[in-house]
Amino acid sequence: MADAHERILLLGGGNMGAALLGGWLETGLEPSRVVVVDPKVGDALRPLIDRYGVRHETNVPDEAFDIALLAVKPQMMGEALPALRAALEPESLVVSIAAGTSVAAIEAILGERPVVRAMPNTPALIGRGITGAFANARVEVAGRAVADGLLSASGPVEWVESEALIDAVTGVSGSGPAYVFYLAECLAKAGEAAGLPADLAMRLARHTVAGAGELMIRSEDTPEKLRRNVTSPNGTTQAALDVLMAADGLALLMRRAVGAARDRAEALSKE
Ligand SMILES: NC(=O)C1=CN([C@@H]2O[C@H](COP(=O)(O)OP(=O)(O)OC[C@H]3O[C@@H](n4cnc5c(N)ncnc54)[C@H](O)[C@@H]3O)[C@@H](O)[C@H]2O)C=CC1
Ligand SMILES: O=C(O)[C@@H]1CCC=N1
Repeated sequence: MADAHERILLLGGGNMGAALLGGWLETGLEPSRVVVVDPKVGDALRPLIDRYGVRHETNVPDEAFDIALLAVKPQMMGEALPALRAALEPESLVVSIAAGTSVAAIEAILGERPVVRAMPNTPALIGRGITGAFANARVEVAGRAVADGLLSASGPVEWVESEALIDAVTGVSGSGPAYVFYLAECLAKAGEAAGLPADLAMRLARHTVAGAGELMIRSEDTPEKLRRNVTSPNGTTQAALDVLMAADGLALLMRRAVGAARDRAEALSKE
């Protein structure tokens, strides 16, 4: 990415916009290539402006950009996008990370053009995210490479060939960190109920979730194999898993949760 020259407009410097920007800057993107447009400077964006001198504007400047990365809330798209029209050439690439905002909805405002619809997640903040991405037919090989370069600053990029799959990606990895944090919350609460002091239960839960995640990434083994490694025959883990797996309880709950997130992404595209 360090050799590239395209000028980038980042629309929305909130949690995800700033997380992506942080990844670009840390991996060598020249700060003068980016302009962040956001009516305010929030806690996530401020340190990047202070550290790298990234330019911030409250309105879209009267300049041309090669790439616009859209990181505003889906509900803000209709209001925010028209201001972009004058800043984009017909061949400028638009990369949107908004949940449930379709390529068609973006093209309805910005005209038919190369559009990448992507779904990152918040571990992007520490360079440990994963992103699903879909490119419309107008995105050529070079455009896909540019988008890949920007998105992969925060972790691997998985390209899908059907736009509908981005809603499923949203249900698994876009929203997924929240499920894992909730698991840590539940584990800590259960530890308290089992007699541990609250702060100790929380430390145990955080390190367990984080350590298991790190092991899963570093190991060649599948999650199933790693689970079996913990589970001694007729031991304590088996006793717990018997509860979680009874009537496929957790598996069915997870399937419903991911389906609900996917359906919500689909519904957002119709609002
Ligand atoms: N938070 C997450 O875990 C993920 C979020 N996303 C998507 O990323 C997008 C942004 O989400 P967050 O960063 O969490 O929200 P956020 O609320 O932290 O950031 C949105 C930013 O947009 C700015 N904004 C509002 N109106 C604007 C306008 N007219 N022009 C420019 N900027 C404007 C706000 O001031 C704010 O800084 C959403 O579309 C969301 O679906 C995607 C993947 C994960
Ligand atoms: O909850 C949301 O709508 C956004 C999209 C994926 C994660 N957060």
